[in-house]
Amino acid sequence: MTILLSDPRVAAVPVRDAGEALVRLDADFGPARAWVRRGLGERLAAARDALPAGLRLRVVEGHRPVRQQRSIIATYSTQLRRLHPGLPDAELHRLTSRFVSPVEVAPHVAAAAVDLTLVDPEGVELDMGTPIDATPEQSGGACYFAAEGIDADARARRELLAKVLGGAGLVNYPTEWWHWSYGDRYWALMTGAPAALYGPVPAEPAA
Ligand SMILES: C[C@@H](N)C(=O)N[C@H](C)C(=O)O
Ligand SMILES: [Zn+2]
Repeated sequence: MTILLSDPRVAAVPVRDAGEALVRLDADFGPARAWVRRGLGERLAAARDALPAGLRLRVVEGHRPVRQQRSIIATYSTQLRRLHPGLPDAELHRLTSRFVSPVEVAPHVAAAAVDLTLVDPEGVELDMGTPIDATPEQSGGACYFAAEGIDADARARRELLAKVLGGAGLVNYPTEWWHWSYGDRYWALMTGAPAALYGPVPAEPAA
């Protein structure tokens, strides 16, 4: 069964943050030039090297400031509230975390997560079954990594992501095929690591 980021077991994971620096991804990962923890950057480079010739990773987001995390939560939970007016707050919190993490455990706020896809040699994004950031409602659940009914080519591309990113030590968030992390609390829970390596980034990196 899918463990969501709102699950109390995620927040219960201790964080032993050694203050590892943030690095900016090179332009080969795309124009966003996202900031991530050094250890995550090294693993993304290893995953890129493991791809078949001609394919590249396009990272559209890495570190995310707390205020932006809060803003995404507010927008999506408002959409859900409109769809389900009588929903208890705890259930709203749980459903919201299928698409966006609670701030306290947010992998992007720790610079420990990326949202990414695959691109061809011309830099054109490949079909992965849904766009990045399609919500469960918008995609009818096709945003889930293991969703059924995905086109065979898109399914094979998702499996390729799992092979190269999982092989490099990252973990996927099962409700979003595009979200992969390393060193955050969710990663620690999923891999059995005794603690997360990265907590929230205290100050925003310079542009
Ligand atoms: C909002 C979406 N792009 C995302 O990043 N979701 C994950 C679960 C997060 O908020 O960490
Ligand atoms: Zn993400």
